[in-house]
Amino acid sequence: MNDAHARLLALREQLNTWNYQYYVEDDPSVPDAEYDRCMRELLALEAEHPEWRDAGSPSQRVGGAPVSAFPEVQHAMAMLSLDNVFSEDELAAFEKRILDRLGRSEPLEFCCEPKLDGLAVSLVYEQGRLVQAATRGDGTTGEGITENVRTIRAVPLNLRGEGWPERLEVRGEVYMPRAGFEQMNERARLEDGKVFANPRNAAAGSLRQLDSRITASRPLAFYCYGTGLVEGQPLGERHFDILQTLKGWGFPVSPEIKRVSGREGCQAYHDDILARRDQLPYEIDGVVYKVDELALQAQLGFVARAPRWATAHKFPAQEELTELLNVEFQVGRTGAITPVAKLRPVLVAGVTVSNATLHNADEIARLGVKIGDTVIIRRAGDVIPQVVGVVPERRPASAQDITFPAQCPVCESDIERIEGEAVARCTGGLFCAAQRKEALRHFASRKALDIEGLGTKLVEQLVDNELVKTPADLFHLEQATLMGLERMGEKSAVKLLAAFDKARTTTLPRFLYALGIREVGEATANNLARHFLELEAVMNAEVEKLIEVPDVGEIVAKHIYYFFRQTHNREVVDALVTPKDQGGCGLAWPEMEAPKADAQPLAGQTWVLTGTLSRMPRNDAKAALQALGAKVAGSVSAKTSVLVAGEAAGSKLAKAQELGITIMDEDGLIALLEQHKAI
Ligand SMILES: NC(=O)c1ccc[n+]([C@@H]2O[C@H](COP(=O)([O-])OP(=O)(O)OC[C@H]3O[C@@H](n4cnc5c(N)ncnc54)[C@H](O)[C@@H]3O)[C@@H](O)[C@H]2O)c1
Ligand SMILES: [Zn+2]
Repeated sequence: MNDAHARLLALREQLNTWNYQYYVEDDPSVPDAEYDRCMRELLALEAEHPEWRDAGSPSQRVGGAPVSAFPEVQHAMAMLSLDNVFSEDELAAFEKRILDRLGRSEPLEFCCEPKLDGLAVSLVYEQGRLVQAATRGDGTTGEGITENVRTIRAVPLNLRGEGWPERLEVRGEVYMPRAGFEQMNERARLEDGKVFANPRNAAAGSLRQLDSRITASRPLAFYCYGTGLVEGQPLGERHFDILQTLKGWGFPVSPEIKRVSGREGCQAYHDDILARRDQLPYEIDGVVYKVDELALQAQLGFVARAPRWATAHKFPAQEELTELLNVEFQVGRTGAITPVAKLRPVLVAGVTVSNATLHNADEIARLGVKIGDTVIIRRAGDVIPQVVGVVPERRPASAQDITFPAQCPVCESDIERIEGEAVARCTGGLFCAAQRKEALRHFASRKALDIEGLGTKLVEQLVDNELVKTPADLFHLEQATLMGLERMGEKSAVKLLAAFDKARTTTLPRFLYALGIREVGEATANNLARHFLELEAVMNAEVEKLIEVPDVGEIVAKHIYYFFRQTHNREVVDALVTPKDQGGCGLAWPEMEAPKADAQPLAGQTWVLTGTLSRMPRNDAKAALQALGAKVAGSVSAKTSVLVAGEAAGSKLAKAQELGITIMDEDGLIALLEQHKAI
């Protein structure tokens, strides 16, 4: 045995393993491009050494063995695969082979079709009713998946019109449109469900479910592209015309199909579809050319695994393999930290990719990826390239874990990751250079400090020219500096300075809102101000104290707490409120008045509302209780003061009874609110 033979055997074994993962488990471990490279290498070796050919070689076989969980279906006519061409030259060779075989010289007509990336199915209709659906399987024997296919709305259960044969077999592709695929994965990520690498795996995995209710819940679609065994008269003489007939009977046929002449027509079709690839609502991995005349198809016949009269012209692969060199952490304009994979540059769908997103820490854990790994990169449509998989067999001994930083790589503030939230964030909102523009824009916005004339464009200029780093710098800008900016005359500079001056007098709620603390909107800022009365008190409050504020839950409390624990943020706040004569910005507001004691009769109490209230909306009841100083919580605990139980109150009522907590009905609540004039 020489090297070439050993290589041939290794390739066959490798391809068999990949076939099993792809066709049986719907879970490939390498991208198609890698599979195709190995297949081409095997084909080349087999062409060079006819003595090593073997009917059992993966180069001679279709698909994978059917899974026994489904009933076996014998195909009346084999379901074959397609040969491939990857270039204009190979397309020319394909045309020449056909013309030579037919002994012709003038160009032939071809039906051109998009090659949808899904799963081939055979649909059998008797008397116009769908009676059987099957996968391709190994080409001869497929899996009976009738119940699952019935759940796909695009597949007609009963044919329309008339003239269909007694028994008709139609073939086509079940696929998952891009949008449905993205949504399904997004949900799966949130709910810890199965995340699919690409729409083809998602379609295959969804169709080959033992429980057809699962299939029904998946966004599958179908396009028909041909027929299998047809009883009686042929449906037509030309493939394109037959597809039109099928369309008339209710089968969805791609609107992109086209009849063209010769390889030039094919190439033009290829170029047009490739240019529009990203705009199509589904994924395609190429186009298919089929000799249009059935009589010629019959003359050409088949080879082992594919017809001679058709070929697929493959597009550049959307998934490729490369090495993960490092991971960097980028800070977005709102502080979100995104791990970015630094890759050994690789060509994906025609573009060199050297960065790809890893989304977040959960995704890194889900992929189980390490630095040094061979990873699968996917670049499809307008979506930024992403790492969708790892090839575990190719992990080097030197592979290193990815560690999520605890400090922001831009400003070194703490990174906050709240339990239950996928995204980690930098807490240095007022100081972090990555968040600067967003922070300033928010600071100046109408509901914040309302600085007239300080719009997005001006913020960009001020930041890009490094004139302003934090909101405090705004109040030290000078007229001469402003006048040096684009489109800024003396008049507008003077006006802007006046606007800064005006903004110096504000209110505590506006000021708190302007700081841009995550999830602290206007209403929360208002509640914070009314509760704590002074800025200093908000800044120093512990999480437990913050939770006492109406509408502040644990997550928001933590956002506020972490924000004020960042030295840099505090420095900016100090600079803003330090009087002008002491070198500060001089922001100030009228003192907040403490609510009169009797206006807050429920201060310090925690109330819980449960069941249905029939006389007032629950939100109104909540607001009225808060106005009286109560905190309204969502769950009953030992700290609960009173539980208001409406109709059909359930577990919360039971728990309150168990804990011996005061229980009040709706009438009692309304009497109380009326007594305090809260409604
Ligand atoms: N990543 C892996 O591990 C792995 C393993 C096995 C196969 N694969 C991929 O699958 C390919 C081989 O699979 P295949 O045998 O299904 O061949 P194929 O996907 O290249 O072509 C045949 C299939 O194309 C589909 N098709 C879509 N539109 C069509 C149209 N208009 N007319 C006719 N057919 C149409 C049908 O499902 C048909 O069965 C490989 O080239 C490789 O890319 C990948
Ligand atoms: Zn930062």
